[in-house]
Amino acid sequence: MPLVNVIRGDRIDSAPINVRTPFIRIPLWLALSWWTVKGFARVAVVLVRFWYVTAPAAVFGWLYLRFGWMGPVGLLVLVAVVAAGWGFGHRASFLRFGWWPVLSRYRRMVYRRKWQAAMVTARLAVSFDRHMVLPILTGVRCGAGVDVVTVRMVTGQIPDDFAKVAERLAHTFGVRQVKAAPGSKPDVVLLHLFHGDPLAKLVRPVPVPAVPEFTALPVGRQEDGDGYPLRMFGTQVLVVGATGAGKGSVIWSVVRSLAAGVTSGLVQVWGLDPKGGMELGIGAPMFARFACNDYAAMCELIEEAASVARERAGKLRGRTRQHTPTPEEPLIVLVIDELANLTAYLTDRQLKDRIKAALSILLSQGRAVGVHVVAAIQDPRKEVLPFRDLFPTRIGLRLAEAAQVDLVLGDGMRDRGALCDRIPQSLPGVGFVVIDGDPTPMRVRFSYLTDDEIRDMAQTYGRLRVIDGEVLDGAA
Ligand SMILES: Nc1ncnc2c1ncn2[C@@H]1O[C@H](COP(=O)(O)OP(=O)(O)OP(=O)(O)O)[C@@H](O)[C@H]1O
Repeated sequence: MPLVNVIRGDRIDSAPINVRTPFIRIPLWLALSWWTVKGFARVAVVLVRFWYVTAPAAVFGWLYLRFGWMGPVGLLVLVAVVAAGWGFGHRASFLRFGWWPVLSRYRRMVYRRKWQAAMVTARLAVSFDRHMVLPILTGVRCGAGVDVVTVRMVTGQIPDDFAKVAERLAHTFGVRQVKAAPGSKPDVVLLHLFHGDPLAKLVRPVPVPAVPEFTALPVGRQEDGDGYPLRMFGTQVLVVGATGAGKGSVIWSVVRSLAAGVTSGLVQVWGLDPKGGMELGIGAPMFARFACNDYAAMCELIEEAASVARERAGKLRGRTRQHTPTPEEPLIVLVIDELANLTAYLTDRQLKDRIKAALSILLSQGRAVGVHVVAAIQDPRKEVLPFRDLFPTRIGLRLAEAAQVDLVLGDGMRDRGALCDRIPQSLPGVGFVVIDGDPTPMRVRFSYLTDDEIRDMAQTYGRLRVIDGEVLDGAA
C-alpha cells in the first residue's frame, strides 16, 4: 500500500440536496416506435433538403408508373423544346433565370465533393482544439466563363490567405485561374474560378460612342466576357508591357473611345511619341498637339499641360472637386508612347529634369482638373518607373518576369491573380488592370485596331493643329 496518494482535480463537495437520476424501464414497443418515428423524420429531412434531386425523381417515377417509358421521355423532350425556345427567343433571361441557376447548383455539388481535399492540401483547413476546421462553401453563382464561389473563412483567416494558394486551387478544381476577392462581409471571401477564356479571341473595337462617357470608356473586354469600362475622370493611366505585348492597342482603344469628343472639341488628345512617330504617327490627325522628333518640343508640351493643370486647379479650388469638360476648357489627354525615353534614357540632363518636374505636377494635380496622362512604358525597372505611385490606374500587359508584376502594379498584386508573366505571346493586348483602392486586378483584353482602322478614325474624327511645335493652318 502506498504511503501517500496524490490525486489531481477538484473535489466535489456534498451539496444540501443530492439527486440521483431516476432509472426508468421503457417497454420494447415504445422504443421501437420512437426509433421508427425518428427514422421517418430523418428521411423527410433528406427528401426536403435535396429537393432538386428528389422532386424530379418523384415526377419521373410517377410518369413512368402512369405512362410507361413514354412519360419521362416525353417530359424530357418537352423541357428541351421549351428551354431551346426560351434560349433562342430571349437569351438574356434564359441565362439569368434558367441556365445559370441550374449550372450553379450542379457546380456546387462538384465543388463540395472536392472541397475537403482542396482545403486540406492548400493548408486552408485549420486545426483547432484537436479538430479540423474547414472554411465553409456557402454558395456558387455561375456566369459566362466564371463561377463565383462564396466562402465563409475560418476565424483568423483573410482573403489574402486564399489568394496566395490560388494557383493550387486552380489545379485542384481543374480551372484556368482562381482569384480571391473580399466579400460583402469581413468573414467572407469570393473565389472567382475561371473556366474557358473569353479573351482568347481578338476583341474588335466597339462603334465610337457619340459622346464620350469619361467614367466608362469602352476599351475592351473583361474576363467574364462583359465590356471593360475604363474610368478616365480622376485618374492617370500607366501601361507597362514587354515589346509586342500590345501597348499600342491600349493607347488606340482609349483614343478611339474619345474620338467623338475630339471632333466636338470636348476632348483634346496631345500625342508624344519619342520613338520618332512609329506608333502614334499613323493617327496623328487625332492629336491636337503632336511631337515625335524634338525632345524640347515634348518637354514644352508636358510643361504646358502642367501649367494648364495648375491654372485650372487654382480656378476650381474650393468650387468643385471634379472639372467638367467644355469646348472652352476641354479634357486634355496626354498620350506618351514610351515614357522611359523622356524620364530615363534622355541624355540631356537639364531637359530630363525639366520633364520630370513638369510630369510630377501634371500627374499629381491634373487628374481632378481634366488634364490626364496615358503613358506607356516597356521597361518596368525601378529607375524608369519613378512616377508609378502617381498613376492610380496601372495596366500590366505581358511582362518578362514574375518579379516585375508587383513592381508595376503594386505589392501583392501577383498573389492576387495578376499573372502578367504568364500571359502568352499569342495573346497580345491582354493585361491586368489595377486601380488604387481596389484590391482585385481585372484581366482585360483591349480592342485591336488595324492600321487602316486607325487611319480611317483619324480621317473621320481628327483635327490636327500643331506638329512638333509647327502650327498647321486650316487643319482643324
Ligand atoms: N489587342 C490586341 N489584339 C490582338 N492583337 C494585338 C493586340 N494588340 C497588339 N496586337 C498584335 O501584336 C502586335 C504588337 O502590338 P503593339 O505594337 O501594340 O505592341 P507594343 O507593346 O506597342 O510593342 P512595342 O513596344 O514593340 O511597340 C501588333 O502588331 C498586333 O499584331
